[in-house]
Amino acid sequence: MAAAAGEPKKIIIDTDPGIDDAMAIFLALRSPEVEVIGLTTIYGNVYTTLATRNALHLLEVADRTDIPVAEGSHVTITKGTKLRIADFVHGADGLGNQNFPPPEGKPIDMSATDFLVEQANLYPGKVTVVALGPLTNIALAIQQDPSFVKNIGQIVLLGGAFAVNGNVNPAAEANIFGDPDAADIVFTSGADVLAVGINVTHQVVLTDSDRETLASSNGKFAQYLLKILEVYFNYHHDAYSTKGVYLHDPTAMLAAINPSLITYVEGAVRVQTNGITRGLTLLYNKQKRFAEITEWSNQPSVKVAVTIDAPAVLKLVMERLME
Ligand SMILES: O=c1[nH]cnc2c1ncn2[C@@H]1O[C@H](CO)[C@@H](O)[C@H]1O
Repeated sequence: MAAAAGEPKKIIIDTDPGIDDAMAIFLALRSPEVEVIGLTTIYGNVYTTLATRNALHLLEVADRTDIPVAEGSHVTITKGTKLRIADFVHGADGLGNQNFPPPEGKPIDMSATDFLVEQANLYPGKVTVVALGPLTNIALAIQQDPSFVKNIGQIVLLGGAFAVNGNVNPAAEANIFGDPDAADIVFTSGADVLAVGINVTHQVVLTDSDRETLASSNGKFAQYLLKILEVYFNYHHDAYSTKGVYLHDPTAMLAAINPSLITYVEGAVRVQTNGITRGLTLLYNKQKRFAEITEWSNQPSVKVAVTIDAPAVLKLVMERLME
């Protein structure tokens, strides 16, 4: 059942903060269309312990310590401990090497997975998970509770590189590469999944001059983000030839907040879990009936974003973060 007009959509942000995660979290807190009912943490841009600390810190910056933080998995779904951490993108502290003081708050006494399952059961069909990191916590929730896929409203995930090169290597995008087995579980679960991949997020660039505009705002979030964005800009200047930074997480967040910003196709997505293309996401668009049974046959369809209204996304990012 659709939420009544005016009733904000409940969202849980599964996050590995992360500079663009911080932007996405602040954006959500400034968006009247959604109500953030919790943050769950995961490794990716930082290790999970630091993700939890950063999540608590960001909520303190935002004066929103009423929002619970539930700590997520420290290992992949196959219990892997060799994690790929993108500290070279976000700084050793995940937040632009600012050495912020430790948060005063603590995570709740419940795992991310238990929290996801609990909230999905509490508000069947009403909760959207916006997953901004590797998908371990979500896959664990799917495994733990068979009714999770029907009770969760939608899973909007930042992940995948659909028919474009990845950002970890030519095959794989960072969040899917972080736990390909978990990603494959999520994509084939039958849940209502919308994947926002870097084929889309690479179209949304916050330029050097946008950063100067941000600097002209006295807004609390704009001033905070300016500090942490330095490291993210430096990384992009080195790694890419774009004059600015990719707004991965904010784009996925806005796709969850306002679906009319994107268009998508539907089909079955499988994830390569080993070999040189580990982390590759491959969409079968169901246009052809193959003679043989394939690994994509009889798999449920998910939504994969294909276009984005990048100017509208940038406008919303700037307006809401400069308030
Ligand atoms: O070059 C990169 N390598 C690894 N992770 C990256 C890179 N660029 C961005 N991200 C991080 O991974 C997610 C998008 O794939 C984003 O959360 C972003 O912060």
